[in-house]
Amino acid sequence: MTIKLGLIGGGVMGEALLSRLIDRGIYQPSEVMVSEPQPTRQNYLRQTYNVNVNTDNCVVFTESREVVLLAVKPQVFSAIAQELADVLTTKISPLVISILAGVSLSQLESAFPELPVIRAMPNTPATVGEGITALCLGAYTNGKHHKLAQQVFSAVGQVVDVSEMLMDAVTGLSGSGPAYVALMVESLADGGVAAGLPRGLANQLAVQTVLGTAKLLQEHKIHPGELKDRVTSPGGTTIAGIAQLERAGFRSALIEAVKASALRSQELGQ
Ligand SMILES: NC(=O)c1ccc[n+]([C@@H]2O[C@H](COP(=O)([O-])OP(=O)(O)OC[C@H]3O[C@@H](n4cnc5c(N)ncnc54)[C@H](O)[C@@H]3O)[C@@H](O)[C@H]2O)c1
Ligand code: PRO
Repeated sequence: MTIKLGLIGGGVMGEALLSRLIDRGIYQPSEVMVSEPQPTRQNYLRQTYNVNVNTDNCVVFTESREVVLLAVKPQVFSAIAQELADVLTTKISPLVISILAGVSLSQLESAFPELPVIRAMPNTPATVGEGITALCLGAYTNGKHHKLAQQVFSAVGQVVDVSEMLMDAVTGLSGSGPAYVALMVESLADGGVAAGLPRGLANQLAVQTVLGTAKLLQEHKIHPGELKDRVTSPGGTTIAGIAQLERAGFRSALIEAVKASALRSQELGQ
C-alpha cells in the first residue's frame, strides 16, 4: 500500500492529529508512516493505530506521497532538516506541514528549498475534534496544497488562514490557550473545594461551566462583556467575585500570558 501521510514525531500533537485522521477515514492506517525514536511510543502507536512505525526520518519522508507532517519540538528542527537534506528532491515531493511553534516559513523554506511548505498552529482540543488551526502558506504551495492542509486540519476542528506575521500571536492565544483554560478550571474547582464542595463535584461544575459558557458565546455570538453583564445581578454574588478578580489583576494576567507566549514563539524562530 502507498504511504500517503508521513508523521515525523509521534508525541502529543502528532498523535492527536493521527488519531482523528484515521478515525475520520481520511487516511487508512496502512497509508500512514510515523517516525518516532522512543521505543515505548513506537509500540504504543503501532498497537493503538496499526500504522507503520519507523525510526528513520528519511524513510518516512521519501515514502510519503501526499503530506509529511513535522510534529517534533522546535529545538529538534535543525537536526531533522540536516538529516533530510540528502533525500530532498523537487521531482516528487510531498507537501511539508510544520506545526512547530516559532519555526518560520523562511526557516522551513531554507530547509526544504523550492518545496511546498505550510506553517500551521493547531491546539490540543484537536484530540476531541474541537481544535482550531491557523495556516499560512509557503511560496511553492498551490491551491491543491492549501485544500489538502485544510482537509487535514478540519479533521480536528476549525481552520483559519492567517498571514505569517500573526502566527506568533496565534501561538500565544489558541496554541497555548488550552493550558491557561485548564489552569482556570483547576483554580475554579479549588475555589469550590475551598467553599466546601467535594472535589469530584467541584471539577464537574468547573468543567461544565467553562464548556457551557464557551458554547453560549459561540452559538449566540454575543460579546463576552454582555454575557458577563447578564450573570451579574446588582449587589449580587457575581459582582463580589468580579471585584476580587479585578483586584487580583485577572484580565491583565491573561493579556500578559498571551503576550509572553507570543514573544517566546518569536524567540524560538530566531
Ligand atoms: N502540545 C501542544 O499543545 C502543541 C500545540 C501546537 C503546536 N505544537 C507543536 O507541536 C510540536 C510537538 O509538540 P508535542 O507537544 O507533540 O511534543 P511531544 O514531545 O509530545 O512530541 C514530540 C515527539 O517527537 C519525538 N522526537 C524527538 N526527536 C525526534 C526525531 N529526531 N525524529 C522524530 N521524532 C522525534 C519525541 O520522541 C516525541 O514523541 C512542537 O513543535 C510544538 O511547538 C504543540
Ligand atoms: N504548546 C507548544 C509550546 O508550549 C506550542 C503551543 C502549545 O511551546
